[in-house]
Amino acid sequence: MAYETIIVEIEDEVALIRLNRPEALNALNATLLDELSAALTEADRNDKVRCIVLTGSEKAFAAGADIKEMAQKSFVDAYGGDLFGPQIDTISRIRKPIIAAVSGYALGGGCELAMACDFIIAAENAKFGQPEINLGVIAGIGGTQRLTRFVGKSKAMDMNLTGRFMDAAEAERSGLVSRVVPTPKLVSEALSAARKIAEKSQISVMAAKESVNRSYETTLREGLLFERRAFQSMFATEDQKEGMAAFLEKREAQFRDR
Ligand SMILES: CC(C)=CC(=O)SCCNC(=O)CCNC(=O)[C@H](O)C(C)(C)COP(=O)(O)OP(=O)(O)OC[C@H]1O[C@@H](n2cnc3c(N)ncnc32)[C@H](O)[C@@H]1OP(=O)(O)O
Repeated sequence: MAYETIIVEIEDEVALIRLNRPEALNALNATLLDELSAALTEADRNDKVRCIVLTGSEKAFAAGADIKEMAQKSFVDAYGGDLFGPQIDTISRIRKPIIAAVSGYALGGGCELAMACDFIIAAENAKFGQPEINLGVIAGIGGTQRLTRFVGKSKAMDMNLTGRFMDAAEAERSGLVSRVVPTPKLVSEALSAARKIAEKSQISVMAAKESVNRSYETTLREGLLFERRAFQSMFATEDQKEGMAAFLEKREAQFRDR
């Protein structure tokens, strides 16, 4: 499918989705968000895709929601039209793993989009921020909720109230990103992580993703029970037999997602 604001390439069972509005630092307008939701949904359904990498340009992962498009919206437009709601909900329902590969600015909706992915690999030049306060609004798609869970109340308050940016080193120290890599190697490192995930049993990958995500939604007791039941259910799969047999026979496992 041809898109106007994103580029999708599929290779070695990994879908690489690039945000592509360089003239606006990948600001998230309605077209881009609709196209991104459609591309992610398509990748989720495509049997040839086992992991997804979402990236931007070297200068910007995404500089936030498109301010030009938002500036004249009324309360009725925003609330009545559930501004950004359907697209961000679609992204958070994708079952295959999504790695955000962030270079340059990830601000406002850009930071929130990265946090809606499963984990973030950052380039050394990455800058994260929730500067919506400077525009007379607040974060609207995760900047007060997901960010607080990632970095804690103090830093989340600091970023949301002052609008200051966090560099890659601070983001790694704070638990916002899983690792920092040299800027020119960002996409190759993210693709290599994605290929590693693509080699695993897709059933256990999905169960692990669902189980980690459950930890954000429930109590520890309920989360531990969910994890234990999911773990126990893996014993109904051929991949569990194969994985454990391969270890004992000192060979590579050949998973068949069954
Ligand atoms: C999702 C929700 C709920 C809210 C939001 O996300 S609100 C948006 C939050 N983001 C921001 O406030 C960041 C806005 N951008 C900047 O502060 C700066 O552009 C920068 C610090 C990221 C980069 O500054 P730099 O001087 O290097 O580049 P610019 O000349 O400012 O930008 C180049 C080009 O891109 C346009 N641009 C940048 N960000 C946005 C945006 N969020 N929406 C629309 N357009 C954006 C910028 O206007 C300029 O275009 P022109 O050359 O046509 O002026």
